[in-house]
This record gives sequence, structure tokens and C-alpha cells, in this order.
Amino acid sequence: MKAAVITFPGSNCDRDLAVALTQAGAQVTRVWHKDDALPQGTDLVAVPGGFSFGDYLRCGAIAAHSPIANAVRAHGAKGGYVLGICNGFQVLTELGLLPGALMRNSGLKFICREVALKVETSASPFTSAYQAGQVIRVPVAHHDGNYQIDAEGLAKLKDQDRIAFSYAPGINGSVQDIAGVLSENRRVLGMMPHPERAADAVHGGTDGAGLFASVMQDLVTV
Ligand SMILES: NC(=O)CC[C@H](N)C(=O)O
Repeated sequence: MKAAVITFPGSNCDRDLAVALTQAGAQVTRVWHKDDALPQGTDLVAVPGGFSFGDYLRCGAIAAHSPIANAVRAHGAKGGYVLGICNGFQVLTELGLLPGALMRNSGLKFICREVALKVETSASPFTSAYQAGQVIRVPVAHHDGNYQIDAEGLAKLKDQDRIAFSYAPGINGSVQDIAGVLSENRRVLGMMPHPERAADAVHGGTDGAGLFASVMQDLVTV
């Protein structure tokens, strides 16, 4: 599995994401946002957390207009794997690869702590190592994690089993406590919690490691 981890000015989880992917067995290349093409043979594009461009104008909005943005959008559009974590999830909604938007947390506070997450589906390349209904513990660190989508979009997510994770219980006002969603072809995942911060015993928990193990496994069987 060849993975490309994108870095924007203000990204702060790019190294951790690269380490988690490497430990899971991926061959990782770091890509600067000013590049306009992905490395040859990229299977997975990973968009990390952080504060790209200082979270002006909306979180992820400026990053979605970076030189690399069109290549990321094209990779997702042609069926490639794309993973967006936290600010990366915000970027993927701004790119139009995932529906909905991330608004300011309902409590108007930055939330930085470990949370309980329910795995809503194991039928995806990113969640196959988990059981549907399983509750895992993963850290969050965000001020704009309040996922919102219109009623029609929500019905579609539910009908197509595209809610990957939900908070159990809710923490930030997200509709249906949604913490992560999948694209229609299930190859694009955006999630606010940080599995790369719970992927090694030294992190104090390894519940996030299953996500990286899942996508490695998926590629082998494709
Ligand atoms: N950890 C992150 O990626 C934070 C995302 C974004 N800057 C927010 O606070 O909502």
C-alpha cells in the first residue's frame, strides 16, 4: 500500500499519521500542499489534522484550494482511497468528496479528550477490523466538529449505511452524534476523532490501530 500524507501550513498531525500508516505496513510519502500531483502509484491519500491556514476562512476552506487539491479530488473521484482525519475531514467536505459540513461545537469550546466512539458499520475498507456496534476509545481535539447535513443527505447516509462512527454519547452537537462518514463508494472516510493518536501502546490505547489495519487488508483483497 502506497500512502501519501499531505501537509498544509498549520497541519500538526501529519507526522503522527505517517507513523501510524508506516507501522500498519504502508509505504508513506509526505506531500507538500504546493505540489500539484500525487506520487506515482498512490493508493491512499491521507489528509491529516491540524489548523491548516490558521483555520481561516472556515476550517479546511483554504486548504481545499491548494495546488494539491485537484489531485486529491481526482484520486477520490476515480475510486482511490482517501482518509481525512479532523482538519482532514473538514478539508474533504470542502473538496466535495464528502457531504455535509463541520460547524462550531455546540458548546463553543475546543474539546480535547478521549471519547467513546461507536463503530456504526464494519462494511467499509476502513472499519472492517471492528465489529458493528463495538465501542472504541479514541481522542478528539477540535472546535469545529459539529457535523451537520440536511434531512435528505442524512436519510441517504443512513439508507446507504455510510455513517462510520458516532459519539457515544454525543459531545459536540453533531446531528445523530455522527463522528465519521463514508463516501458512496465507501473508499473515502472523514472522521473528527484521531485514530493515529490511539495506534500504539505508548499512546495509552490502541483502539485506533484497527482502522489502519483495515485499509491495509482491503488493498490486499482488491
Ligand atoms: N485537530 C484538528 O485537526 C483540529 C481541526 C480544526 N482545526 C478544529 O479545531 O476544528
